[in-house]
Amino acid sequence: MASRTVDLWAEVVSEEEEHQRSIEDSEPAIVYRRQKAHSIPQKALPRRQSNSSSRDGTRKSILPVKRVSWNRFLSTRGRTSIAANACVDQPKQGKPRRNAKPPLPRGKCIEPPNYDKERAYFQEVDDFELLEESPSPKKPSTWTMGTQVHEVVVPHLSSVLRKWLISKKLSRTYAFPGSLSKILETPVSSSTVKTPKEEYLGVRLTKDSTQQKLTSSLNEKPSSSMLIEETCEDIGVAVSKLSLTSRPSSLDGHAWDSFSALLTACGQSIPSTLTDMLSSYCDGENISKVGEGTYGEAFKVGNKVCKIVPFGGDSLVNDEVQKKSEELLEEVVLSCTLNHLRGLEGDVSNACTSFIQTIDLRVCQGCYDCNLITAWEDWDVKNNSENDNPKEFSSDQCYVVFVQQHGGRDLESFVLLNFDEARSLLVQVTLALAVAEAAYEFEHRDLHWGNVLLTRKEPASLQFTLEGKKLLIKTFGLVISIIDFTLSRMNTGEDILFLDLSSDPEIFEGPKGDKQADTYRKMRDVTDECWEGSFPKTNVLWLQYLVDILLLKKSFERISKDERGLRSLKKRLNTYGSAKQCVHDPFFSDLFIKESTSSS
Ligand SMILES: Nc1ncnc2c1ncn2[C@@H]1O[C@H](COP(=O)(O)OP(=O)(O)OP(=O)(O)O)[C@@H](O)[C@H]1O
Repeated sequence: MASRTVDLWAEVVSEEEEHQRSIEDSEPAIVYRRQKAHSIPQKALPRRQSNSSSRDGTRKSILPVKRVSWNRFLSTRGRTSIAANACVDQPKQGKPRRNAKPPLPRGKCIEPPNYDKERAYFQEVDDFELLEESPSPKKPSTWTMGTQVHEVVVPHLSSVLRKWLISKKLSRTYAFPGSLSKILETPVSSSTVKTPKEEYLGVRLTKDSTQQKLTSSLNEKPSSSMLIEETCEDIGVAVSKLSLTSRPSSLDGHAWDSFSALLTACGQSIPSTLTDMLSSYCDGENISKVGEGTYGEAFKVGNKVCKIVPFGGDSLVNDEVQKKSEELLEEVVLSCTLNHLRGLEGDVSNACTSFIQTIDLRVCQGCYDCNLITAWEDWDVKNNSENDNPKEFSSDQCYVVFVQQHGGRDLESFVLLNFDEARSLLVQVTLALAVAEAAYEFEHRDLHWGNVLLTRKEPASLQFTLEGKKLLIKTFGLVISIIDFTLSRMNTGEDILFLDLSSDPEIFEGPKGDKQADTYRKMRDVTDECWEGSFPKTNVLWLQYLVDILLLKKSFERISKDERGLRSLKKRLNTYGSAKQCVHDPFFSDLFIKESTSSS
């Protein structure tokens, strides 16, 4: 078998040499091509299925190709070595894994092969071809040239922070009530280490607490219109001066920088423990698990939801390579940016409350809190969790905790009562997407039924502001919240945040006929794999998916006329290019209570 491989390889090389000779005889053609991530063909299975290989011990290593946004694509390559360490031999006995979640571009399991020969060959080919190429990359993050192809490119922390600052600066609805540079320049001594209670009080009561600053930026109206004007260089200098007393041993170099920034972004000097964090929101008793995702565990804590995402460690969690701190930093920025749509400043052109509110953010470190473990195990008994029991986390494990508004139950498990509730859901999702499109060219790109939360609430009507126009809709007592912006695309005005799905084709290889898998493929057709581009049609595709889900997967009181209505809506959606256009569809017309021009 091995010698056959060698023979095949020799054939390929000799064919190429022959081809090369024929090229040399003719005029050399200039080749423009988009540089694709090097991917190794793999069986197309949803994440939970594909990972079953690790359960029987066959997994040897993982090449992570997950999450790239403003510079996520570049950072992908930088993670290979970390992941290779992280993923060696993790055989475990586990429960059957669910297939409900999308086959997201997570880590992959492969045998570690020896590609030296191939590498040398392609190096030669690349050297030749790249000499011929003279592309003008539209986005440096998705084009590579020359030797960069083989380089590990790690984004500098300052660029991450700069983007964050820019997004804050440009989004007038947000004013970070202080200077991030100042915060970064503040050296931290051991005397600043607080007890949990002190820290809690500090967060809530101390005027100049950085946590208070962030909390107020997340929660409340900004106190002033202080805009951040530090340059990228300032941030770099500030970060280099940063000294922290606690540093997880598993983090180094670039990861350490991002870790510092993440701490700073969360207004902390050192990580707190999960127990400390919980004490801010309840007495420790009032905790129950409400859901789980590939990365996060979601717990109801008091009247909030804490989504706890482990990061930065070497061990696999739920069969996945842990997220890196820079990824979490980015998620923090995305969540905060969407908070701006809540229109707390009053005079805004685009506003809605349909994106989940992020109330607080915390970096924590240590073993899982015992109340959380109890809640996790209770949920497991009832729901048969597909995740690993968090009691396995070690004492140096880090987490980011997203403290969010409780959005209710996801559409997958929510029982819709009637057609009015179904159309209330559709009009709210449509308007929310339209508002975010107008504000940020936002595309969710992953609006499956686990990412739409529903709750029954009093207000009979809800207001949306779309391009200055106030729109009031009937709720029929149902309120939705959109969560999980991992695949989302957003334009802050200067920066485009996006996930380059081309870096992992697996997401497009789900079963044919599966509405969710089909929607990823349709997105690929619409975007032509230019994921950084603005294609609001992707929002329409997810609206069509939701109509399908309502027709095919949800049962609620309805008559055939209602089903016809949904089917013709789905058909008409084909003709719209954005959620903004969908708003005017006749399906929604009798859901609007009134329309009045606004102050914009
Ligand atoms: N704010 C919230 N309120 C109520 N339930 C929530 C909230 N956030 C998350 N959940 C529950 O937890 C589940 C997982 O959350 P989420 O999708 O954010 O995690 P994730 O790890 O990003 O998931 P994915 O596997 O899609 O990446 C949701 O489907 C929902 O049931």
